[in-house]
Amino acid sequence: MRPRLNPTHMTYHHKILLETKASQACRQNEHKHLMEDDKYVKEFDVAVRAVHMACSLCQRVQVGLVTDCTDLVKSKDDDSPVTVADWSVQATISWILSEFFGVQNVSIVAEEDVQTLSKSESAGLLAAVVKTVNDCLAEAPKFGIPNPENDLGNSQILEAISRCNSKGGSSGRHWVLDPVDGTLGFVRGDQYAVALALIEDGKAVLGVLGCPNYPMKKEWLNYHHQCYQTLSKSSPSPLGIWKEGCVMYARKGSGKAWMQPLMHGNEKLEWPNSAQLIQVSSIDDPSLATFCEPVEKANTNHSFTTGVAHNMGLRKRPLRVYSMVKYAAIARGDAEIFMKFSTSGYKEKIWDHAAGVVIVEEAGGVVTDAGGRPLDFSRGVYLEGLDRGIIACSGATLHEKIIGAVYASWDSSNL
Ligand SMILES: Nc1ncnc2c1ncn2[C@@H]1O[C@H](COP(=O)(O)OS(=O)(=O)O)[C@@H](OP(=O)(O)O)[C@H]1O
Ligand SMILES: [Mg+2]
Ligand SMILES: [Mg+2]
Ligand SMILES: [Mg+2]
Repeated sequence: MRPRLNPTHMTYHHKILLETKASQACRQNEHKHLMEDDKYVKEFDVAVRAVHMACSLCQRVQVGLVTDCTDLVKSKDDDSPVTVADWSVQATISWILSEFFGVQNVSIVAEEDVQTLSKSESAGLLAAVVKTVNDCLAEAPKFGIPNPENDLGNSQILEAISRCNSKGGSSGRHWVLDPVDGTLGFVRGDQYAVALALIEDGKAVLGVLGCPNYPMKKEWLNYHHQCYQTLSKSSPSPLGIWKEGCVMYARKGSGKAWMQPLMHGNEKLEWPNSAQLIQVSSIDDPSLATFCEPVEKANTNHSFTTGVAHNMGLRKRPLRVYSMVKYAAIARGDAEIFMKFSTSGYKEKIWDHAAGVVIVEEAGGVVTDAGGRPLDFSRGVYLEGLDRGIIACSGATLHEKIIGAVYASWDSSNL
């Protein structure tokens, strides 16, 4: 029987659940990281569980998209795609955060809104979102999260999505959510991420990044791509094919970043037991370094970054990867540099960076704008004041060289 969830009972139930998990973690020396400082223990716990759930939701939807159902994808006004998974993850995480912390206490800054979904011609789309969210919540206990007594209805789900309309800012706590980052990669059966961060008084203090198609080990990527090709060419295939993804997370100031595998089949989430520490690469010789960047030329200036790469002595071909998996690659040492220079006029949004920045910095890396200044999460939805572009790097030596190369290349560029 599902646990009953009225507000009072649920808070108590959740508290017990979290405290039990927290005290288990406390007994385990290798996971002292959660208890070194009581701050954010509950937020961390809920955020990691919620992102695991969201990854599982996305995996199911992606298999469906790849094999069929292109009507689950819509185009936004800027021609970028949005899918059933984007809305469903936003609804699910919004619902979980509100249940745990109280609707009144939760401020969420997230990418999606309900405009398209609320139109009468979108009834089929909304029904798909409602089903996806309820299927996901029905599995919540596997992730250590109580599920609702009854399925959520249309209005509850629309309400959960639309409450994520906070503008953030420089005071108080704000969750920052990109339900599916790299939606283009997602619909193409490639890399994407679920990104959840917590901002307190304008600083990003927690980051959780779910990377459902990014295997725990870099070498497994080739295997994954072979599987994907088989999957996309043939008829329905087992969901387990995507099982090798991971979730990364870090708390600001802890000096540690962690990675754990996604769950498979009927496994229960053993968190934080299965986590391992991750660290940035120690390579500081540009000729040995790998740099990654967005896939789409609309999202960054490939010819400018080619010039920067040449100026600073990078020799390897760039690794073009969708989504915040680029931050994940830097954080665990699969690549050394991530550069993104959007066309002028495009303003970077905080949900595209906050979680990745915390994780890269705690794994030992450096993230700044092209002027060498930290990203400013305190000024609302956008990274206001960003100097030209974003540079995430495994260490200070490479970072200094890139900043120098950007200055050298800038005047001759058309940006
Ligand atoms: N014009 C333009 N310039 C720069 N950035 C833009 C632009 N348009 C969109 N976006 C944002 O980029 C996010 C995807 O970034 P990626 O690094 O994954 O790009 S790429 O898909 O690999 O090309 C993407 O995130 P998602 O919408 O969550 O996928 C957008 O927030
Ligand atoms: Mg995004
Ligand atoms: Mg997105
Ligand atoms: Mg988008």
